[in-house]
Formats: sequence, C-alpha cells, structure tokens
Amino acid sequence: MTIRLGLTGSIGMGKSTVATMFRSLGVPLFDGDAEVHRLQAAGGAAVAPIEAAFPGTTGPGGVDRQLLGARVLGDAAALARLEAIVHPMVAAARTAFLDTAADAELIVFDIPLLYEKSGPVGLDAVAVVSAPADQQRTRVLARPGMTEEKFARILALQLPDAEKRARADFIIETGTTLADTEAQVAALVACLRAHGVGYCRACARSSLIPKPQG
Ligand SMILES: CC(C)(COP(=O)(O)OP(=O)(O)OC[C@H]1O[C@@H](n2cnc3c(N)ncnc32)[C@H](O)[C@@H]1O)[C@@H](O)C(=O)NCCC(=O)NCCS
Ligand SMILES: Nc1ncnc2c1ncn2[C@@H]1O[C@H](COP(=O)(O)OP(=O)(O)OP(=O)(O)O)[C@@H](O)[C@H]1O
Repeated sequence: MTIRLGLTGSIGMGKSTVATMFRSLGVPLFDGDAEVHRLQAAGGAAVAPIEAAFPGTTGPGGVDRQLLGARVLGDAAALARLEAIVHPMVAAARTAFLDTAADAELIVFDIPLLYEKSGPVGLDAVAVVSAPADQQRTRVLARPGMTEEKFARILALQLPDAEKRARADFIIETGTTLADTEAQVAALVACLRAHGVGYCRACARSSLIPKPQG
C-alpha cells in the first residue's frame, strides 16, 4: 500500500529544498507551491479569476505576485478571496497527481499550509521542516522583495513553528548543513520504505530519525 507523507513547515524553513531531496531519492512528490505558480503563470487557470477579483494584478506574464501579495497579505478578507480561487484548483491537481503515482510505495505531498488550511487529505504521517527562528529570519530577509513588514504579516498567518513541531510525526531539522538534512531525509525514506509508518514512528523515537514524538 502506498504511504502518503505530508511535508510542511513555515516560511523559509526549507520545504522546497527538502522536497528536492525527496525527489532525488526517487520519491514522487506533489508540490503545492509549484502548482500555485503554474496556475498563476501566463495561461494559468487562476489568472483570469484573479484579475477579476484584484484588477491590475495580472499582465502578459500572468499574476504579478509582488503586487498581489501587497494587496492581500494583511487584509484577511482579500486573502480569503484569493484562497477561494486558488485552493480548490490546487486540491484538484493534488487528486490528479494521485492517479499518476498510484503504484509508488511512498509519495510526498508538499503542502505549505497543511496545518493551517488544507483540511483532511488522507495522509499517513506528516514531516515538518524546521530551523531556529533566527536562521529562518536570515534566510527569508535575504530574498529579493522581502521586507520586515511582509515577513511579519506572513508569519502571523502561519501556525507557529513550535506547534507544528509538536503536531508532527517527524521533524526534519534544516538548521544544520544541507548534507546533514539530506542524511535525515535519506534515513526517513529508507525507514518508511522498509517498515511503513508504524515502525518509522519507532525509528523516530529511537532517534534514528530526529523526531522526539511519543
Ligand atoms: C500572496 C502571494 C501572491 C505572495 O506571493 P510571493 O511570491 O510574494 O510569496 P510566496 O508565494 O513565496 O509565499 C511566501 C510565504 O507565504 C506563505 N503563504 C502564501 N500564501 C499564504 C496564505 N494564504 N496563508 C499563509 N501563508 C501563505 C507561503 O507558504 C510562503 O511561506 C502568493 O503566496 C499566493 O498567491 N498565495 C495564495 C495561494 C496560497 O495559499 N499559497 C500557499 C499554499 S499552496
Ligand atoms: N540544512 C538545510 N536544509 C534546507 N535548506 C537549507 C539548509 N541550509 C540552508 N538552507 C537554505 O534555506 C533556504 C530555504 O528555502 P526554501 O525555499 O527551501 O524554503 P521554503 O520553506 O520552501 O520557503 P517558503 O515557505 O517561502 O516557500 C534555501 O535557500 C536553502 O538553501
């Protein structure tokens, strides 16, 4: 039976980087954020409804995410309107992905807002990527177009890292080196492939995988 592992974490914690690590181990992965980018790119299905709801935020290249972000981050009603357009489309793409990976022993769903918004999606376990807050901050503020204000607004929309860590089945620490994180991902994948989720929780307890969850 296919094991469905959710992958989540707060802004800048390393979801995309860790997703690439899963992929390089041959694990089929649904990337929620990449799907949003596709939907908002030129010709994407979300462009016209976003233009209708937020006039002036799209152009020949699709959605201007800086402009749209300035319009919705910090305005709960506007963000809810955007989510009502985008999230059902992402959910449909996720369902379609399941058909393409029906035979895999392990599949990963990279869902940035797994705890905040996604509702029940039939996952067997969840891995949270996490790093100390000062490293998260340094990484995020180094991004082009990022400001203290935008970072604070996004953080306020997300479940705190401590709560994500508490709810996770597995924690992938990204405050260390990339090589160390890669080793954690490899250990998790090997354990899941060999034993399934139940035994893997045992691995987590025995520190084979760094998730101290009872
Ligand atoms: C608001 C938008 C235009 C800002 O784009 P921008 O390129 O500036 O930022 P980016 O997408 O890289 O997001 C930065 C951080 O904000 C988080 N974030 C994005 N949308 C949301 C949201 N609705 N609620 C909480 N956090 C969010 C992301 O997970 C990430 O950690 C864009 O994030 C968007 O279209 N969001 C709505 C779709 C969505 O919910 N995407 C995230 C989950 S799939
Ligand atoms: N050990 C590590 N594991 C993962 N990422 C690391 C590590 N060390 C440094 N980094 C860096 O941290 C950054 C994490 O960014 P990444 O885009 O993966 O985060 P994200 O969680 O997907 O962000 P967002 O929520 O904004 O989409 C990358 O620049 C990556 O190279």
